[in-house]
Amino acid sequence: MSRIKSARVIITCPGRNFVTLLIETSDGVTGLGDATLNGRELAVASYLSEHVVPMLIGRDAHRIEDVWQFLYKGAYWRRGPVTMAAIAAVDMALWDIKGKVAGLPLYQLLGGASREGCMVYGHANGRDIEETIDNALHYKEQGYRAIRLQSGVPGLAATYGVSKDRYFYEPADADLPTESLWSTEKYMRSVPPLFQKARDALGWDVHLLHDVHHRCTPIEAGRLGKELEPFRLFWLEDATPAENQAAFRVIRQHTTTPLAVGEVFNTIWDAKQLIEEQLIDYIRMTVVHGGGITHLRRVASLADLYQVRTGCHGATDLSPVCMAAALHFGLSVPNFGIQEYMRHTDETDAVFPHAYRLADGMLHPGDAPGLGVTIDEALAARYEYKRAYLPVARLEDGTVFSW
Ligand SMILES: O=C(O)C(=O)C[C@H](O)[C@H](O)CO
Ligand SMILES: [Mg+2]
Repeated sequence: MSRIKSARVIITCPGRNFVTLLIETSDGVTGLGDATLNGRELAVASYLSEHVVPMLIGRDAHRIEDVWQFLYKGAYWRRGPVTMAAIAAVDMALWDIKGKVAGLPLYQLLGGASREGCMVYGHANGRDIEETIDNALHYKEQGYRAIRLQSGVPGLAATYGVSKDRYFYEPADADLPTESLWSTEKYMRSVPPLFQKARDALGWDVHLLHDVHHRCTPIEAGRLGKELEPFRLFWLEDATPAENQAAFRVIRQHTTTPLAVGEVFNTIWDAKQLIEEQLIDYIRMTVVHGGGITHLRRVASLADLYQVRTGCHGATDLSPVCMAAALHFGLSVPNFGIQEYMRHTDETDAVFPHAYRLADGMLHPGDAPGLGVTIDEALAARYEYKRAYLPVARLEDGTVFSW
């Protein structure tokens, strides 16, 4: 029997923090799991090191479901981003090990490939509409079939989701949270012109997406979705905060623009009503924050019953380990929709060499056994943890607001 001999947490910061769990079995097989939770990394690292790792030692490494149930139900305190990111990391590492022992890429263990590759969307952004569209044209020239557009809002000094860099975007920007002002009115005036000009410049053979980052009320989101209908968006993301899943009924009553939500969800319960009432079209949960491969498969299976497709989160604060796991999952799952792909920096890719490759607007996980990703521990050790927080939004009158 292949028992868990050791498990350790590796924290590295090649430009941004990543938390990785490395499990080794009695047969010397290792597996990796991403445990990164942007802005709360040490909470997950501690949850793993202090509370989970001691329980793993000696367990059968192949009993993935049993370990998952033990960690979820055995904790008593269920759900939440810290708990589920820790469980996800264990789950990813055990699936990685199982693939390596079988000599198969993970997607083969999940039922094999259901498609040739995973269509991705890139992030085009800019300080104004012209710069954003110029960036989008660049992505189209590179063969991207789908592009997310985020543009600065006239009258606002900074807009979350709009990078200062053409390619790379790092939302955690300071040792203590920066505060940025928000105006929904100014924002809503700026979005329809962005997509009008985008369609004029990019045409109709590329999918366009947009992320609201929870900054509209349901009725505002309904109006925005309706105003964007002529531009046929692939999706409007995080239109309103989703703790109240029923709020999406209001949006649905007013618009046919497809809706995506879920990157901040961590269990199926966060999405159950949204899926069962078909209040959304895409579920954004991904492997690291959604409880691992084992749990995300359950979410995808429920979603499939209601014609809801996957659209896994794939920002740069999810490590290449999570990206690899999401691609194995996405290649196999029947109701795949799209995979977000914010390219990691060369620094990060050097710490996490991986098999996944981009071609023709699609990512493929590759055919290396397991996840097909490794960690260069010596290089990782050279990048010390550096505390960094996501910003906090306030309205112009000072009220703390959603984002
Ligand atoms: O990638 C997206 O859609 C995002 O919304 C990025 C998130 O804000 C980011 O991952 C938070 O850490
Ligand atoms: Mg988002």
